[in-house]
Amino acid sequence: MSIDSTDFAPSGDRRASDETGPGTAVVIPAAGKGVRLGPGAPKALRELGGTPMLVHAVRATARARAVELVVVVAPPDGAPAVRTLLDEHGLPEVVVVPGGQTRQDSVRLGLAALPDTVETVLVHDAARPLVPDETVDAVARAVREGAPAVVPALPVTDTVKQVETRTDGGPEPVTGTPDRARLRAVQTPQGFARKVLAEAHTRLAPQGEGATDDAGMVERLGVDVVVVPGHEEAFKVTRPLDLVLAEAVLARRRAHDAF
Ligand SMILES: Nc1ccn([C@@H]2O[C@H](COP(=O)(O)OP(=O)(O)OP(=O)(O)O)[C@@H](O)[C@H]2O)c(=O)n1
Ligand SMILES: C[C@](O)(CO)[C@H](O)COP(=O)(O)O
Repeated sequence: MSIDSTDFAPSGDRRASDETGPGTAVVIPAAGKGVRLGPGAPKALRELGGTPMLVHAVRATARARAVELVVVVAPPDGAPAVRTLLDEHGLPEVVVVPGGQTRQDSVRLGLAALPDTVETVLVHDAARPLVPDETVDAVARAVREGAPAVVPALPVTDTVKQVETRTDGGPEPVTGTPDRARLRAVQTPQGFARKVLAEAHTRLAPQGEGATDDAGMVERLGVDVVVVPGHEEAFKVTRPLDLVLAEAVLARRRAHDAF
């Protein structure tokens, strides 16, 4: 299995790799079960427009100009099957490693597979298969321009209430209404200086398990995180209705490309 950076060979004005290896890599955690999507194969392997969601996510990130290497973190017992799947879809250059029981475990295992030359790491959910390459490049650019941690995000459109959670199913008392103008819904890819992300995953491994994103772990180190504009089509496929939306977005793209 090759991880030669020339596998994503420069074309046009795409940034060329230097001779020592890739400088920017994407880690794609794809080891989740997809419980909220309902029974079936692991979420990353479910089809969208006839192609596994993971293949869409790999293509979407590999297409970005900044990206020189893609590492996929497969379900713990599914790495050989994912390797075969990616080969069948013409993606033999992608590195595949087995994942862990939590998203943070999986990201950590993906990071461990990166060559030493990688300085910028993007972490992108396989469950966000339709992210535009402009979003990927904007995140990578912000890291290369000096931000240690960058997240794409969109303004929140609903009013959000803070509540006291209850486990008995009774009505939850509202404890506050945060100022919506200061809230952002966070997406992926999230981009990091590699050292910063690696330190977060090393130092915070036990406590980090509750973190729902990588930037949240980096914040706990006291490192500044900045937001760049996200994209509506970078939404996460989490519940069945998200899959309906994803199919519609993909169909619209394909119809557009046909003209
Ligand atoms: N042990 C895990 C859990 C999640 N992920 C990945 O993290 C991303 C975001 O997670 P989420 O959408 O929450 O996926 P699942 O954990 O699969 O969803 P669910 O909670 O519904 O089971 C997904 O690409 C998922 O494959 C992972 O690599 N390893
Ligand atoms: C990073 C993330 O996409 C933030 O939305 C994350 O994967 C979310 O996972 P969750 O299980 O939906 O909290």
